[in-house]
Amino acid sequence: MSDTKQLEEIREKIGDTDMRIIDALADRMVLIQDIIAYKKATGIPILQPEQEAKQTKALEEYLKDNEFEEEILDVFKYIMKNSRRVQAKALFDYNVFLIGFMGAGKTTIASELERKLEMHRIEMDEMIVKKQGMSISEIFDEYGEIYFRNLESNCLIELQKVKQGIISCGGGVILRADNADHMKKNGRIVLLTATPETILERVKDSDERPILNNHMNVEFISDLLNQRKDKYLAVADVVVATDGKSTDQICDEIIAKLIAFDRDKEAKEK
Ligand SMILES: Nc1ncnc2c1ncn2[C@@H]1O[C@H](COP(=O)(O)OP(=O)(O)OP(=O)(O)O)[C@@H](O)[C@H]1O
Ligand SMILES: O=C(O)C1=C[C@@H](O)[C@@H](O)[C@H](O)C1
Ligand SMILES: [Mg+2]
Repeated sequence: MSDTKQLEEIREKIGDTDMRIIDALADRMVLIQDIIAYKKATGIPILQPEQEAKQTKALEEYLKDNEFEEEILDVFKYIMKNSRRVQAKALFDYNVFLIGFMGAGKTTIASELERKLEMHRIEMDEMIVKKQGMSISEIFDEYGEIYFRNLESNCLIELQKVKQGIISCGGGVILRADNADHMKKNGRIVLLTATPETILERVKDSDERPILNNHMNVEFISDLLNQRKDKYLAVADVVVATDGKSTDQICDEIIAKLIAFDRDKEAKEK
């Protein structure tokens, strides 16, 4: 057999193996959909990190004498990562907008949800900073708050194009009623709350929040929170209190509450 013919044959076999891998992966994806449906119907938590750890252990055991153990386990990391993405796709066929007062934890929780759900994260404030080439404080100082609020509204209109994103909103997005309409078009709104004391504790060492600069005290935060409270609650689909909770607990609560919200919505629409 000529050298090129032999090479062609090996390549063909690799091609066949790839097809088998694709078939196996497609089967695996279908099973994951079955699991999601089962968990949704029974209310079992959708993401179970302990189950991923158990699976990895079983794989390590199975591969322990395989000379490609490390490489194969590496491939499985991507398989599991993509399983999480499939789960998120099946669960959240929309954008998740995190709203709440400064320091409520929107950025922190968006990052954690990004990791847990493999959805992509967008920071509204960052989007504005990048577009303007100026910090939020500089925009406020140079052009004033109304100008910033216009940028914020335009940003939300632009975000309607995004699919299945975790969007960490600016703390003041609820100040304009139109903004909620933009968010609700293809999204759910999750309100994160915290007491003024918790907020002060979380933001007191930062000077990146122009509205709080020179007002770092519970009274000011409490007053502003009271002025905004009803607006936050009016637009929220789901509310999660964050005081004394870990980011993990908060994310699990958000996921469970969104699923319950969607279930109720579906039942009402029937
Ligand atoms: N559940 C939590 N427990 C303890 N600390 C937290 C929690 N959530 C957030 N933090 C801390 O509080 C601070 C503010 O959080 P973060 O920046 O996420 O708030 P934010 O809502 O995005 O604020 P902003 O509206 O100003 O962007 C950070 O230092 C963060 O580490
Ligand atoms: O609550 C607010 O009004 C703000 C919150 C931040 O996220 C920034 O969007 C800006 O500092 C204004
Ligand atoms: Mg933030």
